[in-house]
Amino acid sequence: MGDEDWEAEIIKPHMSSYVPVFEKERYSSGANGDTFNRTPASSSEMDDGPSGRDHFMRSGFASGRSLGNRDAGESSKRENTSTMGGFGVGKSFGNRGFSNNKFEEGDSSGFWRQSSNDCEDNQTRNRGFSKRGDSEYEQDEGMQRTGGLFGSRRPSLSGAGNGDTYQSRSGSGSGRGGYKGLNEEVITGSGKNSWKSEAEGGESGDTQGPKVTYIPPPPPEDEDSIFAHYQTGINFDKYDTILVEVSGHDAPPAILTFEEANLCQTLNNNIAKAGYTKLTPVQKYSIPIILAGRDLMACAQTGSGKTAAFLLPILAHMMRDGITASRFKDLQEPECIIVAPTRELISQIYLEARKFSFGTCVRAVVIYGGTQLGHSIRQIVQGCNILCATPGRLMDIIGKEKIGLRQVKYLVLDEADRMLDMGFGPEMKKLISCPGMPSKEQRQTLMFSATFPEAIQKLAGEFLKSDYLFVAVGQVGGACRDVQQTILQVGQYSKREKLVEILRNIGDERTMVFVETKKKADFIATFLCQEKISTTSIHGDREQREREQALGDFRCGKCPVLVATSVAARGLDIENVQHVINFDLPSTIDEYVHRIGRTGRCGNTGRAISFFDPESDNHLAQPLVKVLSDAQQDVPAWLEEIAFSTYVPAFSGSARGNVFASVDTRKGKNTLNTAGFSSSQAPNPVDDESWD
Ligand SMILES: Nc1ncnc2c1ncn2[C@@H]1O[C@H](COP(=O)(O)OP(=O)(O)OP(=O)(O)O)[C@@H](O)[C@H]1O
Repeated sequence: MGDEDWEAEIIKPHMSSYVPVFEKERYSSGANGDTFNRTPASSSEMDDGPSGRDHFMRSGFASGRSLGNRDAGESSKRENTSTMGGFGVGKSFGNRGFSNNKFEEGDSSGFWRQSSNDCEDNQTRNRGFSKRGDSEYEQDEGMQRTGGLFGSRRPSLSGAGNGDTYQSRSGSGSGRGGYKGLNEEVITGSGKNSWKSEAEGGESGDTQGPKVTYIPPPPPEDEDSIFAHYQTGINFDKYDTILVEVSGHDAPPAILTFEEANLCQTLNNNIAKAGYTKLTPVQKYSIPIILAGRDLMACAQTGSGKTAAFLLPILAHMMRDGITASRFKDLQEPECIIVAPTRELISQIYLEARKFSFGTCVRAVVIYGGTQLGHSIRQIVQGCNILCATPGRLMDIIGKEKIGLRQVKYLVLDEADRMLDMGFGPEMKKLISCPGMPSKEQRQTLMFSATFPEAIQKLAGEFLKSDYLFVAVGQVGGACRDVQQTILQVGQYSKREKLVEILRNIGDERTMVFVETKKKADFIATFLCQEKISTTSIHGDREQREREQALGDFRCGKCPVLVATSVAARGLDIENVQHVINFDLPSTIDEYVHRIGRTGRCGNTGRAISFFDPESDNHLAQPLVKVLSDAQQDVPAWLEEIAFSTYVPAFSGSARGNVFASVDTRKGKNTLNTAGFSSSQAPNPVDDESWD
């Protein structure tokens, strides 16, 4: 599509349904291109830092300049114009990048700042709240609710949209971005004592930023919704053939059936109602280990049932210990705390906890950022045995003395490698050193992920008893074999065209499109809507209500395409996601593995197509070749050539052929995981940050 087409499209009235909200006002003010230009004053729009591939935002959409039909990223290579383009309506629109003025101000200090691809996240973390220039936010947040996040897998129950195919404020608007905390809400304010600042800023409305008033809708209460599930796929039985290795001393034997777990009747009923008839490998090994009271680090492929692997034995213990219904109290003392890095993921875990604890006295509660703190507190004081939380909100609530840690017997870190990296690691350390938190000897600590870089495993030692067990199901960090992976060589200028071509062929099948930055997510979502492809987006600059709406619209099929940053890469379990497209490859192979794991879940098959741009992705060639070959996928000859030409000695020997790789670091081997990093090369976690 050429510039002219974009212009023609953008002035048509139907655009109003998918023009980002913040732009609507601009269009309606009827301007020439300059009217829509931004000025450097909109500090809340600051997004990406000045490095890496996100430069495209620096110079794009510069009104009066025609950069031709290029992808957003392209413009960065050309120039940094001093013109603040905005969505220059009188000029070209879609073929240019975004306004650049954000960058000039987008600096932020502290350790978040190092990434090349994560600038969006960095700055939200450093700032926590964006400053807003109007008051609409609170009305929106407080009054509009959706069923998105808790949308059942049944379309009828999920939060239908509000009629907008695509709307995003994305923080790139006129300062209306509202709450710009990350999904995880870890760092607000200065980044130090950040968990306090969220509480203060978010709740008391002091200098930190606007009040967060969004109250998520309660999840459906009827039994059918609680137990709604999708079918296991044709490859479910093939899980049995995956090699599993348990390392550590005195591991209890695996169980082969749910009956062998000897769970109580209520739990067994719930398992049956959830449609589980057979254990997955990670469940076969983890359940007896947790029942035996051992600490565990478990690594198993995406979509293979890790959530139930920890929830079921924890619930079984709670039932065995005769947990009584928790009562209304100002200070609650949960027996179990589960943390996960994103709001959507922790909500999903909560729904699983609620499902498996159905009909028991155990009460699960979920709290996460981007929602009203008072609401979180109200949920907690009604009783709380299992607390599912994102780290920032958890620390807030602890700081407010609504949660006491004395009774904690189980601490679960889902996506544990992410929870322990430089992004969340400090918060996690704070958590385990909070007053009252039982020492690692006194609690059971459980860590789960599909990827576990060696360096992170070493950090994990601080949290785990020295005799913890390590379960590796298949290739640690390996991709799910049920996902058919295709790597296409696509230069950045051709990506959009290719994307549209693929999506048109796909038709209505649910597809997640991953991009590297929040701005680009908006850009591509808007572009696809222009192309009449129903699309929504999820990223960390969208308000929580919008994120939930987007997920709801995607789940129910209203918008079969979801454009996402890596905020949606981990853990999300959405029925019928048949395709994942990496419009931009992530910066690390682990992130790739998680992203493509949104499809091909629970024995179902899926497809992942990735655009490999030799200009920017060569560093991934080697680990990609390994991941592809380990998952028995075709490896394109051109990719092998690039991998060969960018050969890194540390990677040799592991690039191919390992049927099984144990990477329990205690074994002392300096084996490589699929990420292709030796311990000395462990990924700098902030480099792969695009979570929010
Ligand atoms: N034993 C089982 N039988 C049938 N379905 C199952 C079983 N275990 C889990 N599932 C279902 O499989 C899906 C994937 O499970 P889950 O989300 O726990 O995967 P995961 O391993 O945590 O994935 P990820 O690494 O992406 O977080 C869920 O819908 C879950 O309900």
